[in-house]
Amino acid sequence: MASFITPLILLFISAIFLFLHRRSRYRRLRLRLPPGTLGLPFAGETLQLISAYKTDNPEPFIDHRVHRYGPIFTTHLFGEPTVFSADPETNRFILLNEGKLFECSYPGSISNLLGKHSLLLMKGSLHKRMHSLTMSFANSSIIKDHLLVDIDRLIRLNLDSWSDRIFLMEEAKKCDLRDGNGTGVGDSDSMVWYNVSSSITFELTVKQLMSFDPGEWTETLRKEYVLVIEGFFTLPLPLFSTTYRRAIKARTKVAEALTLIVRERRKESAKEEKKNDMLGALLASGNNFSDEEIVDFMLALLVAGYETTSTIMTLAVKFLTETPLALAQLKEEHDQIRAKKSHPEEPLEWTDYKSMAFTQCVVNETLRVANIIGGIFRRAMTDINIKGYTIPKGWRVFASFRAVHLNPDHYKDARTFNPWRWQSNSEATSPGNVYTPFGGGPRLCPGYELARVVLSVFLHRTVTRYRYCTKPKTQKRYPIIVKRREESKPSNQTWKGKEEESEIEIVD
Ligand code: HEM
Repeated sequence: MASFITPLILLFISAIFLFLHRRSRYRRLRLRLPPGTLGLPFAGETLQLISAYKTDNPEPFIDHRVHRYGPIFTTHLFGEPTVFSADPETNRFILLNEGKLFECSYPGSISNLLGKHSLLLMKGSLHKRMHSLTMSFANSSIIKDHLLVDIDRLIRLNLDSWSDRIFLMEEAKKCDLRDGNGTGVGDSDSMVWYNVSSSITFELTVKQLMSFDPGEWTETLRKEYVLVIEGFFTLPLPLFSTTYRRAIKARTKVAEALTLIVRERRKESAKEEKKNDMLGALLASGNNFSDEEIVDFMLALLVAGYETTSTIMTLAVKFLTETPLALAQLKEEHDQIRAKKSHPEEPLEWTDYKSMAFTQCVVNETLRVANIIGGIFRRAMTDINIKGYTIPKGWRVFASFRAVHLNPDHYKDARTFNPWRWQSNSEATSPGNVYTPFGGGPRLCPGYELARVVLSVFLHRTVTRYRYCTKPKTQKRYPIIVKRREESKPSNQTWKGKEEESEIEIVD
């Protein structure tokens, strides 16, 4: 026991020492820090943030401080002093100065689980090259020419398996700032949910990366991924956190599975059997990447596209069910597209996607309100002066997209789901660069177009096949009934009467 406690005491004393040392440095240098408080030594304000994110509405943490200190304030999160920005101009400055004044900096648990060669942690010219390589696999012409067909096919395939009760998680993952306990991605309810929309996004990414069609292998891999992602928002201390330990084990299994694929491919490409996918491009890039580098890169790509897109699909269904007028208008748009087809299963084409004007408003609004990536962490590479304050060299910075997207100064009735605000004649949305669900600058999300297309096709296939209707919300669950629409039944009648009604529940 003593061997356990002594390091803890030492850790605590060093934290206090560090805290006092830092405070005196800022006084000595007379840096004008943004207003705010560093909270308790070591813990800072992390506990307040975590408990705010466990409630229905995490905004009090931000609202309270913005009201008290203004949109740029000092706090102390995850063991480090942090400047928090809820100011769109400052956020843009941070995004655009990536690699010059700021560099990406993720909490330890995330970096360890991603692996040091992942795009999210790469820096400098290698990052630039690999970012544009990733972009080239998910840009609109690739989606138009190849991916749309796969997206549509995989979504139909998955919807065909909707027969059981399905649980969708309420406010699924408020991603960046949550701890590991709040959302329970690994519990049985959410595993059922993951089988629906996650498998769509997962299978799609696996196909793009290494040309594998869905099967037992992808499903086993996906289950390990769920465990890896669970570990992201825990303390990276295997001794204290079972979730983190489990995540590390799962990561090892995923890495082993991917390594086998990479080795197999190396043999094939030596025999001139090249495949036109991301793995093929990595092997042919002339960079002589090691197995470990390729595995880290692919592992992180799957993480980045997986959870984000599936969460947004869930939340779009939730918001639409709560806004019947929007659902009706969306249905009308998609029924018109289907009416031009000779068969309910006829694939969607790029021109169909381009004609989904109201759907794009729904996609924009879902991304604004849901804010899956609440913001991004960076580290100041030098002392930076901005808006009359100094961000000291080495400090963490958090540019909060969520705080901007939900601010009534930028969006009228900012906390209401209103897709019509995105129509060109609307005055409910302020112009300018305040909307950044996919970040910006050199680290702009390479999957932004892909995510939008996946969500649009998912909405198309669900609203033309099913009717969503709500049931009264119980204390824990938020049920949505999905019933197969008569007119959408395929002529060969492959499914049985029992399967015609599915129930989706969103769990608080
Ligand atoms: C609704 C869905 C999505 C949202 C909201 C989203 C959001 C974001 C944001 C905000 C960033 C910037 C992170 C930063 O600046 O540090 C990012 C980066 C990234 N995203 Fe996405 N993303 C989504 C879907 C996808 C998909 C489908 C892919 C797969 C291709 C993907 C791959 C990536 C990668 C690899 C990065 C790292 C880029 C870099 O560091 O250079 N994302 N995403």
